[in-house]
Amino acid sequence: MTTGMSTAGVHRGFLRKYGGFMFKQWKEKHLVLTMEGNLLVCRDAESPPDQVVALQTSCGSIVEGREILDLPRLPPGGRRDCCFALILPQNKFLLLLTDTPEDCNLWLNLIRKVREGVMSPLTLQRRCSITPCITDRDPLPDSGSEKDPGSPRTCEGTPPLGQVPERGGSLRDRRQNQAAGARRPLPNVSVAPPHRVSDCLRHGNSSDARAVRAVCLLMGGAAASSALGYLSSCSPSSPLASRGPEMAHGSGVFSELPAGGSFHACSQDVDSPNFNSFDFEGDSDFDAHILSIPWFGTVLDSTLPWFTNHLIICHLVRPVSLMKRSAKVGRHELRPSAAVREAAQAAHRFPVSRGVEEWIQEESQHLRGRIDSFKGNLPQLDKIAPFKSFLKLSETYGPVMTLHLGRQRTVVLVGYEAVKEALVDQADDFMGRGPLPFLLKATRGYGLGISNGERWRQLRRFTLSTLRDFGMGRKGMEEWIQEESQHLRGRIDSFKAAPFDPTLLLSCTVSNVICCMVFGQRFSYEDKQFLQLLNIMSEMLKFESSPLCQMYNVFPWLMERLPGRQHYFFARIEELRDFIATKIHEHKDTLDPSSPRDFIDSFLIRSEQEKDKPTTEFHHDNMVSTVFNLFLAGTETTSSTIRYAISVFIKYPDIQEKMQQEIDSVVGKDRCPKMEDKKSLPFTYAVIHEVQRFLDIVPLNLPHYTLTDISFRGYTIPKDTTIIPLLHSVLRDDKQWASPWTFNPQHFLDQNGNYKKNPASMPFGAGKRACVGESLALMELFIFLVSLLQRFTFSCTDGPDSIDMMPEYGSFANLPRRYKVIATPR
Ligand code: HEM
Repeated sequence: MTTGMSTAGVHRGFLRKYGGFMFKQWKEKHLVLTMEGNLLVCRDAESPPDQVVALQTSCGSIVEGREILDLPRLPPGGRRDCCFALILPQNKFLLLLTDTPEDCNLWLNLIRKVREGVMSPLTLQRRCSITPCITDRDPLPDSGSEKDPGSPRTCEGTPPLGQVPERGGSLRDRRQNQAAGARRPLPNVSVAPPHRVSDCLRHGNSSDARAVRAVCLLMGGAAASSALGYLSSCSPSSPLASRGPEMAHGSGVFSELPAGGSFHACSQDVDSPNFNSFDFEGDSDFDAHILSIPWFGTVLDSTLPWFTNHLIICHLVRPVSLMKRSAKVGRHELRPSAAVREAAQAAHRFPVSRGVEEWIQEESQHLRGRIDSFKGNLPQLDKIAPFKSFLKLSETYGPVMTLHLGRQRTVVLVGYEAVKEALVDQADDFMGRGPLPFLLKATRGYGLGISNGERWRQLRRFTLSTLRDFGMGRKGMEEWIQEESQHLRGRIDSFKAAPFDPTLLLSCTVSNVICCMVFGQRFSYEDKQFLQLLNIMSEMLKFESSPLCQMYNVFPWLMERLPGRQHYFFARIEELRDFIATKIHEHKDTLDPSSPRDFIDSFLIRSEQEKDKPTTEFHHDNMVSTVFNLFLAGTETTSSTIRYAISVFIKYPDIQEKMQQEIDSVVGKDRCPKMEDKKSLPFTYAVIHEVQRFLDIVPLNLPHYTLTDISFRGYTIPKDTTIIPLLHSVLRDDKQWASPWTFNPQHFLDQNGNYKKNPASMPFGAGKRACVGESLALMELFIFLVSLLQRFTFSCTDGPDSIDMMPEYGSFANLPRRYKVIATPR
C-alpha cells in the first residue's frame, strides 16, 4: 500500500475503504486529501472521485479502530489499530483501513487537524514530514479536463479524462515528463459529472428505518446490522443513535443475527471474487470488466432491461442465502413478486415475501441510474455501426477525442493523418494491444494476436520470419495458391452455371493456403472435419459481432455463470483448439529437426532449443494460440473479401468486363496468373484495392492500448487507455479519396491508367502491429480473383440491382451480404 504524501497541494495515498451500511468486501481505494480539506475517494489514481467528503462540514466525528465495538471481519493481515471511521451525515460512514498503524496515525492526525481547522491543509503540507509524492494539480472533481492542459478533447457525457496519473516519483520527475510531453491546452466540451445515487436504500440515505432494515436484509443482512450496531454504540452523535431501539445492535429484529464476520460465511458462489464484483459503488471488478471492449459495449443500452432484471435476481440470491441463518427476519412478512420469488426459491428454496418487491423496484431504479453512469458515451453511439458515430462525433471534437465507453477511457483517432501519425510515426507508443475478453478466453491469453511486451515481440518476429521461410509473399506460396485456385475453379465448374452460395467454398480455398503453411497439408473440400472447423470459424466471426458476444465482453464474469449460447460457442472453440493440439501432437511424432515442414515444426524446433530457458515464450500454450490466430485471422477476412469482390463484379458488369479484357490480353485464358502480372494488370489491381477500401472489413481496427503514458500531438494519453485507430475514417477520408463514398477504381489509378498506391489504403492497419498476413492476403486476392475471371463471368438471378453493396455492419467486422451467384464459364 502506498502512503500519502504532500507538499504542493494534495495529500495522496491509498487506504482501504469500507462504505455504506453493509459490509461487502474491503476495496483498495485511492484517497486524496485536497488543499480545500476534501477527502476524495477514487477508484484509482486516474479516476474521478467516487465520493467527496468535505471534512470540515460533512464529517460528524472520527472513530478509531480500538473504539469500534463490532468491527466487520478484516481482510488477511488487517489490524484493528489500522482502522478508523469517518461518520458522515445522513447515516453514512466511511471505514478506512491502512496497511500499518503508522499510516493510520498519519491519516488520522492529518484528517483530524484539517477537520477541526487547527491547520489549513496548506499549512499542514508545509509541516508534514512525509516523503513527497505530490501533484501540483488539484484533482477536485470540478477541476476536470477543462483545467487539464494535456488531455485529448472529451466528448459530451464523458467523465473527464483522468489527469496523468501520479506514478510515484518526485515533482522534478514529473515536471521533466511534462516538459517532454509538451502538452498543449484544449478547451473541454461540457462534461457530465459522474452520476451519483442519492437517497439510495442500500447506501443508507433513507431515513426510513424499515427501509434500511430491508436493505440490510437484501444486501447483506447480518453484517449490515452489526455495522449499524457498531455505529450506534460508538458514535453517540451519529444520527443513527436516535433511530430507535430496533436499529441498535443486539436489539429488535436483527438481535439474533450473527456478527459481521458471518457475512463471509455464505456459500462459495456468493463469496467468489467474481460474485462480489457486483458492487454498485463503482469500485469493483464490475467496473474493471465493464465495456473494456468499446464497440462491444454499445449494446448495453438495448440490453439494459434484461441485465437489470438479472441483476435483481442475482441481488436476491445473496440475501436469501444469508437469511437462512436469520430466518426470524421472515416475520416482517416480506413477499416478493412471483418472478423474484420463483428465482429465489429455485436458488435457495427459501420463501421471500411481498414487501421486498417495492424496495427491489426502487433499488432497481438506483441500479439503472448507476449503470447509466457506467455507460459513459455509449448512449451516443450507433449500436450496430459504432464507427459511424465516431466519425460524426469527430466533426465536433476533432481527430483525437476521448470517450468513455463504459468506464474504459478510450481515445479514438480519426482520419488518415491522426492514424498514420500514431501507428506509423509513433509506432512504439501505439503498439500495445487492448484486452478483448472474448479473445482472451478463446486464446487463454496466449498467442500473438492478444499479447503485449516481450511475448508479443518474440512471437511476432518468429511468425513473420517463419511464414516468409515457408513462402509467404514469395514464389513458393504463389504455387500453393495457384494450385488451390485450380481446385476452386474445378469445384465451381461442377455447379454448371446453377446458382450457388460461394461462402463455404471460398473459406475452404483460402483456409487451405493457411493450412499448407501451418499444418503442411491441404484438405479436400469434402473433408467432414475440415468443413466442421470452417463452420466453427464462420460461427465465431458471427458470434464476435453479435449482441451476445458484446454482453460477454462487457460482463464476462456474469456471462460465464449464466446459461446461454455463449457456452455453446466456447465449446466449439475448444473443438478448434483440440484439432490444433492434435495436429501439434502428430507433428511431434514425425518431427525431423533438420527439415521443418511447416510453421508447427519450426515452433517445435524452437521450443526444443529454448527448453532450458525459464522465460521462453516458445511453449505449448503460445503455439496453440498463435496457430489459432493464424488459422482464424487468415481465413474469414480474405475469403469474405473475395466474396465481396464477386458481388462487385455482379453489381458492376462493366467493371467485370474491363477486368476480363485486361486479363485476357495479359495472361490469356490458360496460363496461371502470377503476382508479377499485377504490373501489367493495373485496372484489375486497382479494383482489388478498391474492393478492400469499400468493404472496410475491420472498421474499428483491433484495439490498441497505451502501455505507458504517452505524448501525442501535444496531449498526454495516460497508460492503460484503449486506442481506436479508426480505419473506417482512413478508408473514407475525404482529404485522401476523390469520392470516398463511391466505389471507384480510379482511386488507385493515375491519369495514364497506371496503378497508383495510396498511403491511406490501410485495410490491414499500419505500423508495428499491422497484419502479419498482409502480403499473403494480397497474393491470394490477386491470384484467386484473376483466375476466377479468366474462367467465369459472374451474375445472379435477380440482376445487378439486387446486389446491396452495403455490408452487414457488425461491431467487429463488416461482412458482405450473402447471395447465390451464377458462374457462367467463358
Ligand atoms: C483481407 C485479409 C486481411 C485483413 C483485411 C486483415 C486485417 C487485419 C487488421 C486490421 C489487423 C489489426 C492491425 C492492427 O492492430 O493495427 C490484423 C492483425 C492480424 N492479422 Fe490480419 N488481415 C487479413 C488477413 C490475414 C491473414 C491471411 C493472416 C494470417 C496469415 C492474418 C493474421 C493476422 C494476425 C496474426 C494479426 C495480429 C497481429 C499482431 O497483433 O501483431 N491476417 N489483420
